[in-house]
Amino acid sequence: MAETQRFSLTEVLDSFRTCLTDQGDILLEHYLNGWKGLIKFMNSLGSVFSFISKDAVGKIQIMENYRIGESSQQYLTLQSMVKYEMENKLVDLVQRSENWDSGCRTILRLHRVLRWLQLFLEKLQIASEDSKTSVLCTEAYNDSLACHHTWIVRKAATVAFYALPTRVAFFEAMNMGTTEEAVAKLGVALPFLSKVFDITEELYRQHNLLDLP
Ligand SMILES: CCCCCCCC/C=C\CCCCCCCC(=O)N[C@@H](COP(=O)(O)O)[C@H](O)/C=C/CCCCCCCCCCCCC
Repeated sequence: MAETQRFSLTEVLDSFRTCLTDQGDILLEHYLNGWKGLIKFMNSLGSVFSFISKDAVGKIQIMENYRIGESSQQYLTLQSMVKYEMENKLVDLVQRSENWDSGCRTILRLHRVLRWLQLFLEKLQIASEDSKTSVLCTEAYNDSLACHHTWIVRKAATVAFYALPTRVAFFEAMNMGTTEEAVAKLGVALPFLSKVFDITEELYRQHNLLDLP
């Protein structure tokens, strides 16, 4: 209980600011910390999100294993990871095979979710008091991630979204102060999320990695 009360999305969203270096590199440690915090927040919303959380935790674990593995130095930034995996042919480019769990592929799955998060937070920021978060979430999902998911995942995700609390309760769970304060903080955090998304998108586009199987 005390753990839940201390938890605030402010620090979580801040990870997406601190993961950016002045050179435009993305530090994987902070990037992954951001995801860990988001997963923790999602878990606090109820067990209906467990299947999403399980997939996300599995992907974070894949990345953490690289970060502590024998090539850990190559996994300091997103840029060094892409360079290393591409130069050493460690990415399955056409179909999933022995490199099915490459860092490039794993981050791509999270990167697509970041687009959903961007859209969802933008909607949450400008929505009226009585807006249904389930509707905002579903709209953001349909405009971003849905096209990358199988029919069954789409159905399960859409059903889970119905369990989301009202906008007011959602802001309370975020623990970012009053609704007005939370909206203001989202306004500060969103440009950093967008920058992380844009840098990743461009890096993946340059290497033709946006459709990894
Ligand atoms: C400040 C507001 C915060 C909002 C709350 C954010 C909550 C987000 C928290 C965690 C992120 C979830 C990450 C989910 C990773 C899903 C990656 C993925 O797309 N996986 C699919 C493809 O993987 P492969 O099979 O190719 O390896 C996989 O099929 C998916 C399975 C599970 C369903 C994924 C549904 C994703 C919905 C994302 C929206 C989360 C909604 C949470 C609502 C608060």
